[in-house]
Amino acid sequence: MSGPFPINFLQFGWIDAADVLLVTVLLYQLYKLLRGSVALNVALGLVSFYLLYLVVKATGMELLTKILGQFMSVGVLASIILFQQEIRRFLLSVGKATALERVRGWGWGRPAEVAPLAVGPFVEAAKSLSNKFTGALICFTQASDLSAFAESGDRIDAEISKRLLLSIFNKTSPLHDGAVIVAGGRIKAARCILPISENPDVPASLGLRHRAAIGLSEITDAVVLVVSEETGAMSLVRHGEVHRDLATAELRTLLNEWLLAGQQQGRPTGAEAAASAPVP
Ligand SMILES: Nc1ncnc2c1ncn2[C@@H]1O[C@H](COP(=O)(O)OP(=O)(O)OP(=O)(O)O)[C@@H](O)[C@H]1O
Repeated sequence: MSGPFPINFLQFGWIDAADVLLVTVLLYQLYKLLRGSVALNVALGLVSFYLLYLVVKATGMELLTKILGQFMSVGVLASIILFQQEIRRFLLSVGKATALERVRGWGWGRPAEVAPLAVGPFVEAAKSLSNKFTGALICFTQASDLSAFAESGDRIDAEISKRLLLSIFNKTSPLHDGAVIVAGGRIKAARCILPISENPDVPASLGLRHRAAIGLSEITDAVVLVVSEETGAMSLVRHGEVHRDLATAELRTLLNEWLLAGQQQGRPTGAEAAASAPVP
């Protein structure tokens, strides 16, 4: 049953089939990770070099083989340096997909006794900040664990309130720079540093605040609320996509919808789901 089966002259076993399948999945995941970033072009350049190296080696061009061979021998090290951001993201996404992370994520992000997450204070605070052209960046934890990003800022672990959000993002507040992270129905941290997106397709009109929101949403399933300091526009970011210039009602609806969708995907159990369901 599990023995090799011949394809013309090749012996192709189940292990080979699994091998090819795993490599395909791995390459596809890598492509998804690099898609839309400049790293994809660098990766294609490196692959082209490798193919050229194989060709010149096969044809016996000694000098060129030697030169390209030198290049290839440092290629692995150079790739690790060049792609350190992408490798980190890849490992993060692998970790994110494991059951262990889900358990860990729930432990940090969704404690059993969590108060209902009301989107009202966030929407009201965003509206108020928008009217005053005060920038804001708020990340909502879903299944992905954001504790590593929370650790880059100042721990708060406070009850959610519109007043607290307004105080944090007030331009004179020492906490206003960076992002607020929300998890388990609480404001966990402020002044957090998020990864900046390298996607060249991000419109030039969007500043660093939006790029940071996009960056986080590319590598986690977090939903990020952004208020632009320049235009006062309110936006929501998820899966690397920005929904710009939202009206207050749209913001409330979309935020409720996305947070609920995230919870259903995370499949929290009965009481936990009821306890953490978003409410207006
Ligand atoms: N990596 C980051 N992580 C978290 N916050 C960031 C990051 N980079 C920038 N910010 C936030 O964005 C603010 C500055 O961004 P920038 O000046 O580009 O915003 P802006 O011009 O108001 O644009 P936007 O319209 O996106 O708000 C910083 O003061 C900081 O609060």
